[in-house]
Amino acid sequence: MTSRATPDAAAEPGQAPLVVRTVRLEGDHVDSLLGLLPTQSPVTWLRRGEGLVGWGVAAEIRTSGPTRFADAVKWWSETTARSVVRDDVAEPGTGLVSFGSFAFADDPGDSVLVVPEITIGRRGETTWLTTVSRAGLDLLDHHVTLADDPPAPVDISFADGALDGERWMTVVADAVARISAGDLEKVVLARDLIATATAPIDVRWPLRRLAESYPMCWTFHVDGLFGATPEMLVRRERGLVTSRVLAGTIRRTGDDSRDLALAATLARSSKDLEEHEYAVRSVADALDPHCSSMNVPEAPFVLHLPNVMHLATDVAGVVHDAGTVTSLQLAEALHPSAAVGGTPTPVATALISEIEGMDRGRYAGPVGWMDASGDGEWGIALRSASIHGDTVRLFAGCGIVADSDPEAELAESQAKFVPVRDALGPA
Ligand SMILES: C=C(O[C@H]1C=CC=C(C(=O)O)[C@@H]1O)C(=O)O
Repeated sequence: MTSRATPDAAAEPGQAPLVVRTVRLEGDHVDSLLGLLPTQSPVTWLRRGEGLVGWGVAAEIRTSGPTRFADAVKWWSETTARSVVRDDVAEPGTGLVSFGSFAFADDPGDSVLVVPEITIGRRGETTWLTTVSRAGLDLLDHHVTLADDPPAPVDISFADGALDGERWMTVVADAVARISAGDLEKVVLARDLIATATAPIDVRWPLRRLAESYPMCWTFHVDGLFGATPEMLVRRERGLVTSRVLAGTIRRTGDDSRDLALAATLARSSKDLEEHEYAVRSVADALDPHCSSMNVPEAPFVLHLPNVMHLATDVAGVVHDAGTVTSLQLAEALHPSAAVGGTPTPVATALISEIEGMDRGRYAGPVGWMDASGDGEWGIALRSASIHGDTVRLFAGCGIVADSDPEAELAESQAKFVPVRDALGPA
């Protein structure tokens, strides 16, 4: 296995430093951050209209292999140390900010951290603009204008990815047999679906639809990976760390009273509670060395999404090492949680690469942003897809435990494809 880091030339010694300027924007003419996004290398991290959008590439690093996180962290520390910043807003997410998307597995592990030329953020009543250029180049008089509306994808058709449904169910049955034999407690198995259009797809179309239909999720796009994830791997802000753990799922029926009854069943289901407990334990154990105190609720709540309901737990803690450990390092420590890997983690990840039959790429890896202080938000790239020209590869996975039923897991995976699938369709 190789580990490479290929920084852009501009981050190397001797190159001009990044010149960063954050100014407050009067928010009245900025209705929707997504409406500002042009086609040129767009990045997105939004929830309920707040968050960050950006475009253009001022600097980036591509990393791979088992050191993909460490190489990106080192580059970020060097890049921030060499930058010249004037920040009139001084909130988390202002000043120099990078967006990242990291591979699920070590091999090949292709990952990216990118600093946009323009970033626009919103938090509560505050809206800001950050410009990043090399010394000598001037973006500081950038004016915010509405972008053109993206076109809808043309003639989308869907096909099986690496495995068809029947074959995937045999893989699930194999995993259940291994769990019953005592090899492991839980493994998360994923599958993919390929969508093809007759013309290149503008990612801004599905982004708008996802943000509209899944406002309770984090709608993201970094370097071709997009989606709307309900799961926050780690958020760190001014010494406080939080993580939203999801595991245990039930599909919605569209009938509200029936869904309420199903939510009650989910909250009592021993299969789902057990699966959930594994995931919460893996997050709490990974955060523990970084926290001076932690709050781990005893029982989960039910998170209602338009397509599925999940058992959810919000873990919170006070970190004691914010000066030396960034949010991206916390994300590395938490990855892969039992919600996307399994328990025990090494056995589960080995089983995934043995039987899943595909490379997950950056699906189920950390995706998000980080500022110069190391504060940031890293979600798990679920309900996501990778886009290349006219082709989109959708991903969905399911936690498998001893009494999982392959047919029910297949149906659950189909429900998890729905957000991106619908977002590619007509308005
Ligand atoms: C792996 C996925 O979901 C995880 C997150 C929440 C609930 C899950 C479950 O109940 O199986 C999965 O562990 C996915 O959506 O691709």
